[in-house]
Amino acid sequence: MSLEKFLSQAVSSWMNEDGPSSEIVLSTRIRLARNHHQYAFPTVFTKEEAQQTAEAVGAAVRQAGYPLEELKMEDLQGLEKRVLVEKHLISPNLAEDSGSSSVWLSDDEDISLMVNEEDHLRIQCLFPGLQLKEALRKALEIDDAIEQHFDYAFDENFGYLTTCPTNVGTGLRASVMMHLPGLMMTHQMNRIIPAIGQFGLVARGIYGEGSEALGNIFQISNQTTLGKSEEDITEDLLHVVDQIIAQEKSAREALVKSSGIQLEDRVFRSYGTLRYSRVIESKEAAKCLSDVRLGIDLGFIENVSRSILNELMILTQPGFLQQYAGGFLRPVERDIRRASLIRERLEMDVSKDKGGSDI
Ligand SMILES: Nc1ncnc2c1ncn2[C@@H]1O[C@H](COP(=O)(O)OP(=O)(O)OP(=O)(O)O)[C@@H](O)[C@H]1O
Repeated sequence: MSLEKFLSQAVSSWMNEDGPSSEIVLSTRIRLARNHHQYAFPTVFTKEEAQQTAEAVGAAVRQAGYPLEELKMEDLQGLEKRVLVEKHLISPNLAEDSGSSSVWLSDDEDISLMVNEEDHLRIQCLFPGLQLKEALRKALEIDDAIEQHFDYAFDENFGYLTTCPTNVGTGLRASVMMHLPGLMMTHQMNRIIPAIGQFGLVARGIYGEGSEALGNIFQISNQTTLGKSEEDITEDLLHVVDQIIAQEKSAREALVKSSGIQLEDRVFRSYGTLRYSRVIESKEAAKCLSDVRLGIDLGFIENVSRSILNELMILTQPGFLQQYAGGFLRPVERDIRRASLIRERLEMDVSKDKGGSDI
């Protein structure tokens, strides 16, 4: 398969479109956790109950009238599931389940509904850039449409009931994925991460809870779901995100002022590594991609598309590399494949610009 064809199938629109504030905010995610009031919760339900729940969710989704396609976990190969995890469309937990779990996806993959994960239903909306209000509006619209046909477990005092007590109330997790190289290089994240905790927010790595902040990418999300409305939770998050954006911008300006040539050198060394290396591990690739993306934002590099970071952080994960290669790859083979995929992808931009190749 050609790289162009592979990319057109692999890259979802929320990954490569420019949204508001996209020089720092890569994407926005809203997820709502919901359960049916009659069925036992996923941690304790029987196989039969799981099956009934999946059918009830399926019927409600169809009646809600959204053009979503269902992918049942039991019908997918391990590699296909891994790719869905790498694309942030399902969780690793859902991928492990081969019972009656499934995911309903929209064509451009901005909507994904997970069935029988930790809760009966998890509604997720992904948008490019900083679009908390828009993503919340979309998720609540889907939620209302499904609720017409699926009786949610809801308590007058507590709100929506969920498997994990930390989700009770709104069942909402609002999150923005931010690229923060300036704050990392100026060692300010060590101060910011504990500070945002005071506002009931948390910073996680690129693959959510427990993952590392590879490529200077952080997900900032709410921890508290109880005692505030959905609108207030997203408003509070937005307020903190706006401040982080302002701090990242001033960190970048300060770096350019104090060590412009060193920064430019770092960016171009990383660009050289990505453009010419033959073997590259994911950590090094993430670091170099972050530098190159910063170089694009600062105007040092002009012939590479801004979405390179979002796209390649996902497409150079093990599942995608193996899908592109068409079979199992050992770690060292993946490092070789990763290097060649990055070279080819950069080459696409350069030859568009110059009409020639030098790799
Ligand atoms: N803004 C975002 N853009 C793209 N993907 C995101 C964003 N925020 C979170 N994700 C992805 O969503 C997935 C789940 O993240 P996370 O573990 O934070 O969420 P969660 O729904 O709260 O899960 P749980 O409640 O089980 O902890 C991860 O793959 C994460 O990378």
